[in-house]
Amino acid sequence: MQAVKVAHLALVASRALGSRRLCCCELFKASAWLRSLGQSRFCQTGAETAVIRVPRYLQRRVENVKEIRSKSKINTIKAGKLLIQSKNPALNQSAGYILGKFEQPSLCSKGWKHNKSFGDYFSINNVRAVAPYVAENGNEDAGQKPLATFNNLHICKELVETLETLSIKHPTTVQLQTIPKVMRGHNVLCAAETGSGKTLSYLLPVIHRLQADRESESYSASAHKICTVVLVPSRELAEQVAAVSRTLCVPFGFVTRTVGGGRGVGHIKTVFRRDHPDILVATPGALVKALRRRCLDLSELGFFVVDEADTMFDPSFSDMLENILLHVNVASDPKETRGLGHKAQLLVVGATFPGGVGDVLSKVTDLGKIVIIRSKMLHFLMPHVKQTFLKVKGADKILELHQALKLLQQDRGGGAVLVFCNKSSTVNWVGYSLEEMGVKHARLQGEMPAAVRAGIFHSFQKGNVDVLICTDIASRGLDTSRVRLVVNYDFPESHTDYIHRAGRVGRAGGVEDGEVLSFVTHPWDVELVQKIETAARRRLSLPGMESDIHEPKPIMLNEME
Ligand SMILES: Nc1ncnc2c1ncn2[C@@H]1O[C@H](COP(=O)(O)OP(=O)(O)OP(=O)(O)O)[C@@H](O)[C@H]1O
Repeated sequence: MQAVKVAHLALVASRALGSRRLCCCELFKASAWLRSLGQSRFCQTGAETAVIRVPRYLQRRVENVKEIRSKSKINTIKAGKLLIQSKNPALNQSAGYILGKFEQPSLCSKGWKHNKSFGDYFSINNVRAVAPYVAENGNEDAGQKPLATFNNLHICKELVETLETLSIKHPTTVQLQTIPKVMRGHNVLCAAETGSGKTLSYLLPVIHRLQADRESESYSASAHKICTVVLVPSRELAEQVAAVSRTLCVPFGFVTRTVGGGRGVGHIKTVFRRDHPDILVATPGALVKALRRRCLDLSELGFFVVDEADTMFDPSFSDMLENILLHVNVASDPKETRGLGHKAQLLVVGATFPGGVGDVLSKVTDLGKIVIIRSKMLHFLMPHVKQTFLKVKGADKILELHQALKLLQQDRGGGAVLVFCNKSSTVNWVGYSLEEMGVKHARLQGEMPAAVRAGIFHSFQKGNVDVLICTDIASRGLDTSRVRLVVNYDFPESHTDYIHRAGRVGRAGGVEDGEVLSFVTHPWDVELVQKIETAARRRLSLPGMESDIHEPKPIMLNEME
């Protein structure tokens, strides 16, 4: 085709030159033809040349699209609620706007590595009023099928009554999915978002089974053995899970005890000197010590639960976990969990899953037979919690924090606040600064003795103090239903930490208008923020976490719809 164009041009030129009369007429013809080159398409059929003209209006449209794309000026704002609200309104994105697969989002945080960006901010607004794990149950008022109740899950009536006294009437989606599977004797790996009620997902079927076994012969056969071990990463979490378990066990008289680090071997021996508890909530270090001293026998266990899987399978804990698992006869099939000589059911729960889970589990059970329950919103940003990011100089963070606390008090009627720092020394420094500003608070960090820590968190949960400055030690599993604001004073070092910290608000049965405020200071913070903003704009899960659960790949028997 190009050859035809060149030939035609050459003909016009040679005609003009051949006649040696370079008249205006010929030149005009040639230049007009050249102009028309951009507007026409040529086809050669046989000896003739067919010219297909592109209509002007189409050309204009193509040029407009090219211009808009080159300037990245995609109009992401539609009528209705905003998903992304920025200091620069041109970068806002409506909740109703869906980015095309090949559209590059214009990020508010794009220039945040530059010093000029200090003072810039954007928010990822809450686009849902309630958490997905609650709303998916259905809505009676809207004429949908009635909400499921705990009676539908066939757990014993004493448990349902206890839950009712706690105002817990309808199971969350993770409870709806997990409880029946556990009751059928499966090994279960449950991955669901923070605050979705995973503790009850395993405690309810465990206690139901203890009660059922008591009525049968199998209970008397193993009356002096521990029936269930729940393994958690910290002593605070052990106390929290044990408190829930004790409440649920009241009607049955089952005994729950904790054994945690920081109290020495003497304490461990005392825990097991009397009758063994029915449910033991333990930290890995303490349990390893107890096993070494032969204080307990896990060979006839009914359930072995690993809570906060991402921490427990972390290299810092996984050796201890493997060691403990070697003392447990883990079932590979539901049939092995019943009758005399039964084996233990394995339940692994968490809000994020690291690689390597399968490596450890494959040593003790048949991975292919583990039921995986994975919530649809796993590793997504919570759609019911507003999350604000503020680019701020390190030196100004303390003033911004003070301002945020003041605003919460004045504009939103107050509430509990968690302030996360990356180091124990920062926790102390922020504490001293807030003290000078007259803000009452408590501090929680890993360098404190475990017993002191447990007391501080308990007092925060009870409402004795409203501001808790802490490290990530408070980000895993702790139930903070009264928290209204999470402040990332230091930006978390990974997406996993961000998910767990932000997950301290917006919890089932907790305060509904929880918010997260993150201070962004360093260039490495900006990289994480850009990934979070991109995930929010594209409505995707946070990057780098998608495949964690599949290594090595067990058969997916069940997936939450
Ligand atoms: N069905 C329910 N209805 C209302 N509230 C519930 C329900 N189930 C659990 N809760 C409450 O939700 C809160 C969070 O539960 P839980 O601590 O078990 O969450 P989680 O999924 O383990 O969170 P995390 O991943 O942070 O450990 C608790 O206060 C609990 O009492």
